[in-house]
Amino acid sequence: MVRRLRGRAEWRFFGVLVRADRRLGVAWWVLLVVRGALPAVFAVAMGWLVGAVQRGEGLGAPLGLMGTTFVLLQVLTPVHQAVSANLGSRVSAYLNDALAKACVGPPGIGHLEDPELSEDLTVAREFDQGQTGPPMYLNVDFVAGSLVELVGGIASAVVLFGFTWWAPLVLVAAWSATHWLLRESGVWKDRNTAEVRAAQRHATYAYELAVEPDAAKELRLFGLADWTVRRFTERRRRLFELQYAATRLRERPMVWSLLIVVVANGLVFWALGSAAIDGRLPLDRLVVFAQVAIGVGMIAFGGLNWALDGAAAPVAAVQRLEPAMAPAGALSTGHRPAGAGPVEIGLRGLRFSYPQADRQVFDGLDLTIPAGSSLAVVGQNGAGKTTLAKLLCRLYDPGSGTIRVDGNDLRDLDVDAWRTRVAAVFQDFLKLELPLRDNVAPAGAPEADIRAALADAGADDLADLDTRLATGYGDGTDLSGGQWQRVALARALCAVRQGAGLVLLDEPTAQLDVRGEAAIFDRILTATRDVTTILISHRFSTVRHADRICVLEHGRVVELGSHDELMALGGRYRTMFDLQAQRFTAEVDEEGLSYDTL
Ligand SMILES: Nc1ncnc2c1ncn2[C@@H]1O[C@H](COP(=O)(O)OP(=O)(O)OP(=O)(O)O)[C@@H](O)[C@H]1O
Repeated sequence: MVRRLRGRAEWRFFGVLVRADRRLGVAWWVLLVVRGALPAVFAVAMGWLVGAVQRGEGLGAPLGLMGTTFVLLQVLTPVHQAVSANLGSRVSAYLNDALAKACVGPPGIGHLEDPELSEDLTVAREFDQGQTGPPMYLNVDFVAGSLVELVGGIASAVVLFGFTWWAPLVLVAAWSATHWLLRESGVWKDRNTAEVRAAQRHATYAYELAVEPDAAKELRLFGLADWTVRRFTERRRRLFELQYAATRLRERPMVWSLLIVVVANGLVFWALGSAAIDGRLPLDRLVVFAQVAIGVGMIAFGGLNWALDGAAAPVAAVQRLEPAMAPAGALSTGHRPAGAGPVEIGLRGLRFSYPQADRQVFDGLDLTIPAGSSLAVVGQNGAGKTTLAKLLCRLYDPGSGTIRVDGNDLRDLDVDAWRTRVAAVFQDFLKLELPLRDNVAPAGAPEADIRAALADAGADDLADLDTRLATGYGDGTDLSGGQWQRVALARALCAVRQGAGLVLLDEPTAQLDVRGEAAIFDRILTATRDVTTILISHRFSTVRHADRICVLEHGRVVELGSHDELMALGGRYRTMFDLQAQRFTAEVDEEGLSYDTL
């Protein structure tokens, strides 16, 4: 029973309140209990005053108590609201910190792609954006307000015991039934079903398409403005329909609730009235009991369940994710040092499919990459080129087969140490809203290395090292796609200067102009001369410069050799090369200089 209670989302929510901020958490509870008790105290003070008037006693003490209670009732409400808002923000921060740690903690990335975790991940990421319910700072206030009412109702019931034992029981049962009936009707739950969440997500997505700058160009170009607005309003209408349907579920339980409440109150007030008429209940006590009998009604309806569900859902989601993400993103950890210098790579019988995917990306891949050499990997879209780079970074482990680096199984090496030996430029490289210096060397590097890496990437005149690469900061600036790519290249080249022995370049020049590409690629080759380089590219002008080229198809290497060897072979590489060659010829720029684009 206790275990079941502790497993409930509501219980977890209350546990997090004090953990998020002990002082605010304690203050929140104290204020809650005091505020809850005040209406009952006020009723007792009123009865005391009436009695004092009847008996001709001094009125100072009862009036003082009434005044104090009244003032406290007025003052404590805004104080409690302020405490709730602050505490709610701390709870948000606590959950955000926990989620951030759970996300970045595992050495792998499988936990971020696991479909079984995606629903919790969505709730945990979005709970404070106000799309699926009020943000946490408001929710904590709603919960506070509802709990104050609940405590107020219970305090009134306790006082009502002074009249007769059954009256508070009947009233508490009747008013509690309103919660039970409404909860059973599923109103709160039905407002938050997977279908409602999906409708919410679609509506939000369409809305973001309309208002975010990213999509602005193509929306206009393809004449999609009206389509987006229509889509948004349709999805939102569907969302409202679902929510309205959920609200209508309330109708019948509401009638039942009213019936129960009317009967229970009728009974208690009939008992109070007849006791007063019979002279068994003097006026001062009647005043108190009549007030508290009304006060018990504070238990009713309210938004407690709704507010609690909203506030507790992200807490429960984060607490489920914390233990689930670690194993989903886990990688067995080795303890061998990762060595130094250029890396030799040997792939033997490599098989790999993504978690929850049926398709094998690699199906017995064999490949050796000598230390200090450069290898270009080509193949059709989806052939597995980026996946190979991710496996070499050890973001996933192969299903079977081995990846050997310098003769050691990659799994036997210390993961963090290995990653310091790898530098990579991925297609979706990181753009940090930080100064250029931090974008090139996030973990820090001597200024001379940063400048040299920027020069190698053809980005030495982009901006001052301390210029923030983001707009909206006053001191910031944004870069073009190609300029950003140069920064990402500089980051990898800087890592080489810091000792990385393997460089993975996944379409590193895709966004560069032809002239820039030709010039930069020579410099990249020089800068990576002493390390092992794997270049993934569809641009054969770049690929041909590698020592060897491998063609990936159906999860295996189907051709391997130098540009000349593969051209002479007349196979896949030759076909792809010739196809591209038909579209490009040697370009001559305005200064008469010729650039070899193939
Ligand atoms: N995170 C993922 N989860 C499931 N499947 C994935 C994931 N990433 C890639 N895939 C699948 O794995 C296969 C190989 O993808 P990969 O990105 O390695 O191809 P690629 O050769 O780099 O393609 P491209 O030339 O388009 O960049 C594809 O079929 C892709 O759909």
